[in-house]
Amino acid sequence: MSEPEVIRDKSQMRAWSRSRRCNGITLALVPTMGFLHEGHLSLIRTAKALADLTVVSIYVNPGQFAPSEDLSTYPSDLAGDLRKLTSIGVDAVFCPTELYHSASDTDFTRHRGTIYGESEAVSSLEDGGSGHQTWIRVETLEKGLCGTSRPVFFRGVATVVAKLFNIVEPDVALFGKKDYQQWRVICQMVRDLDFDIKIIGVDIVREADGLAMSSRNVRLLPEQREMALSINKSLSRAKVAARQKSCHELKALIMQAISESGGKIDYVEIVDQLNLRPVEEISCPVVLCVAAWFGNVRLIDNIEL
Ligand SMILES: Nc1ncnc2c1ncn2[C@@H]1O[C@H](COP(=O)(O)OP(=O)(O)OP(=O)(O)O)[C@@H](O)[C@H]1O
Ligand SMILES: CC(C)(CO)[C@@H](O)C(=O)[O-]
Ligand code: BAL
Repeated sequence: MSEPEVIRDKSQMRAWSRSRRCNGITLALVPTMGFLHEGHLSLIRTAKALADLTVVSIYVNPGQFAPSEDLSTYPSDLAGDLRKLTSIGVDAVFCPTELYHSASDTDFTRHRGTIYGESEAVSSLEDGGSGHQTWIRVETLEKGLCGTSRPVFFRGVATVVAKLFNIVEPDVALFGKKDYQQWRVICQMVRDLDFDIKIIGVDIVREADGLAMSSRNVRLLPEQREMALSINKSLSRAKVAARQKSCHELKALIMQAISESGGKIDYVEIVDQLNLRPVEEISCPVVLCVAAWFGNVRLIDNIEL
């Protein structure tokens, strides 16, 4: 396999894409934060079947992490990622060192109290005094589920994905359903802002024992990894029991299993697959969503019904 072109600069990335697209070549984009695993590779395989060329972006976006979150310990291994991307065969890897402008003419810290109020959540990007001011908010879908405990997360994701779309200008972009709410937020943003990009949601890839693959799994101690199996096991049991039990009982079953294993629940919800509103009874396609902590690692998972 030939090595992908490694591009670090925004204007080079845009020029690379435009020179191909003007010849009628179609592009797929797979946005990632690196430390690639089989979940990412599944997105890439799907991408390769949908477009002529595939671009993978690797960028750990400070705009989606609150200062209290794990930006500084997020795992990375660019050399390993490039080896994996070479063997699967992608055409370009966009790995910018920075995607945001710096605070040359805007003193964010000076305005912080007046724009957001001192107590309002800011991201690690703003905490570092960035000059970036423009945020995309998908106002309803960003609330609830992960949005409750990660109040700056979806505005950071929507904004950085919009930046990536403007830089790479893909025809199609792929997102994993492990991050279900993220996928729905991006679909809504693309619709609302008229991006001419097809969004594809790709099924969750799991380890042989059922744990959803995630870059953060590497930070689990062996005993925490064992405990974390309670997430998928209880989701699968709830799926089987869905016809016999109420939503309240299904959620209780999942919460009990995860708590008994030693996990700390962030949320367990049963929501409409499209609008992500919690349901009391299952009368439409729903998704059971979980977020739970094992030590200092927060994992998410879900199962569609
Ligand atoms: N197990 C998986 N199955 C399918 N898609 C996945 C899986 N894990 C990640 N993805 C998708 O890969 C893309 C990039 O995700 P990211 O780089 O944040 O990896 P991650 O494993 O989700 O990391 P994290 O540990 O932060 O959750 C996202 O669209 C995400 O939904
Ligand atoms: C979509 C994304 C690359 C935006 O930073 C990130 O949230 C992720 O990897 O899921
Ligand atoms: N895959 C989600 C990225 C994050 O948790 O920041």
